[in-house]
Amino acid sequence: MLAVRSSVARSFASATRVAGVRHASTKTIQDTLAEIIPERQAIAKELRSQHGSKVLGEVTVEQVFGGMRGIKAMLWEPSVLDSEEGIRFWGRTIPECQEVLPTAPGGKEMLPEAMFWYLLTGKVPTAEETVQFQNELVKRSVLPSHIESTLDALPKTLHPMTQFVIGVAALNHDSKFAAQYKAGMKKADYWVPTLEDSLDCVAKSFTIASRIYRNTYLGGAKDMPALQMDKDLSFNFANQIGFGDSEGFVDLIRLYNALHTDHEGGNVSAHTAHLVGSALSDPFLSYSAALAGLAGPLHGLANQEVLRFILDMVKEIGEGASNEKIVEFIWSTLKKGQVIPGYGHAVLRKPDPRFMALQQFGESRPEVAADPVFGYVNALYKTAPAVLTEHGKTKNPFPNVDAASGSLLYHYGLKNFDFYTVTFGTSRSMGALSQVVWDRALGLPLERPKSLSMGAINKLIGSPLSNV
Ligand SMILES: CC(=O)SCCNC(=O)CCNC(=O)[C@H](O)C(C)(C)COP(=O)(O)OP(=O)(O)OC[C@H]1O[C@@H](n2cnc3c(N)ncnc32)[C@H](O)[C@@H]1OP(=O)(O)O
Ligand SMILES: O=C([O-])CC(=O)C(=O)O
Repeated sequence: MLAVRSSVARSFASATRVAGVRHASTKTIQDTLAEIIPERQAIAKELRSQHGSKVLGEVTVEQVFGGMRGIKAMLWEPSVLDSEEGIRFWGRTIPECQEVLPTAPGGKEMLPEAMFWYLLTGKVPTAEETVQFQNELVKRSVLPSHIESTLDALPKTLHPMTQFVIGVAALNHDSKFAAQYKAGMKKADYWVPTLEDSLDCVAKSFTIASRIYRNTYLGGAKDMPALQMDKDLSFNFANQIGFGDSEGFVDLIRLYNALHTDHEGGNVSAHTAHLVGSALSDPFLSYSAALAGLAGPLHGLANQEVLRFILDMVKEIGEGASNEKIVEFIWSTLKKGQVIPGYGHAVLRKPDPRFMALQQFGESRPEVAADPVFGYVNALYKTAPAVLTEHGKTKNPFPNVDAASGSLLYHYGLKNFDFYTVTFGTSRSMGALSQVVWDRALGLPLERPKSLSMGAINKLIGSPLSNV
């Protein structure tokens, strides 16, 4: 299989070999993908040529008005979401991933770097591959000075997610994909610099996030600890924002980053990266656009909104209030016409298994389990589904991932909840960009679905309305 690799792939792979720590039995991510891609290209070719005209579903008028829920119209390799069971990454549930993916020395949680390798390849990395990949990513996480000065110049009052969008977009200055496209690269080679840019984008997202935190909340980045090249991305992020001594916080950041990576393709952030990437915008521009979508309160920003909701509840009914008082507070929010953040989902119809994994993390640590804010997360889980069911609007009254994540960050002392979605954003880069690599490897075209005016809909359904 290696024989079919392009010359561009070979040069990136050997550059990594010279620079990286390499053991006899390990493969680089570049070599691993170069082996797998032809196999999956052949599957794609067969599906299209032998089964291209088979029907996957139909589209109703309601779906056109209803945010395209349920329309099966996108290819997404790293994960598939089942409404009852939750997410599976290349066929594995979250507990199954926790079982097989390597952890950091001394850590209990799966490493995001191992999850990233797995999302890219569908193969569980060995411990050696994980260490090598981690070292490569940490090396790539060093920021060019123009990114540092761009971030340092932004007003501290600018929302951290807007700062993140700007920092990631500006990485496009050094895009290998953009440079090689300009130089006339062949379509068969697109995936190679897309992978290089994606690795850079994921790695540098972590250091952009730390710099935004220091600039926004700690008065600037001049005292930021240097990167520790033998440690993982999550440790370095935690250390650079001042939490490196907290074993619980570092392991939480690992779990948080591994869990939020991917949620199939239709969610706003992942879909945006795929859509923008389909115009052959490079991975930095594609992921910057995705972050702008993640910054919406119905999507990633909900995790900051959950904390705001819980703290408002503490202000109004005090700590450790009865379930009756909590139910009253939920009703008063609904009666104001507001949503209960962290509850409901566009696809899921059961409690989100990512919520369950974060709950388990909290429950397994007595100091977290005793925290009143975490206690309110549990109390809401016991009370909100019944209230939302009685309210009768939401199709899913159960918690999503955002219902628990902020309370854990808050427990460990990360109290600036405007920053929470940034930690979501470091994670989502790994899933969204894994698919962008596959988009280029499978030669997927520009995305351009058909839209319809109400007049055009009326015509298609036999013109039942006379006034459109
Ligand atoms: C990582 C993530 O992105 S997970 C999602 C994070 N977002 C949140 O937690 C915000 C709160 N939740 C919501 O707003 C929604 O449940 C969404 C955006 C996640 C899903 O939206 P939809 O697929 O449109 O949900 P659904 O079909 O159940 O909505 C039907 C109605 O129930 C309402 N509803 C849904 N969830 C809630 C909720 N948590 N609280 C109150 N009302 C809700 C909707 O606003 C909608 O009302 P409308 O008919 O007046 O417009
Ligand atoms: O799947 C969705 O629509 C939202 C979500 O939970 C995610 O993106 O993680």
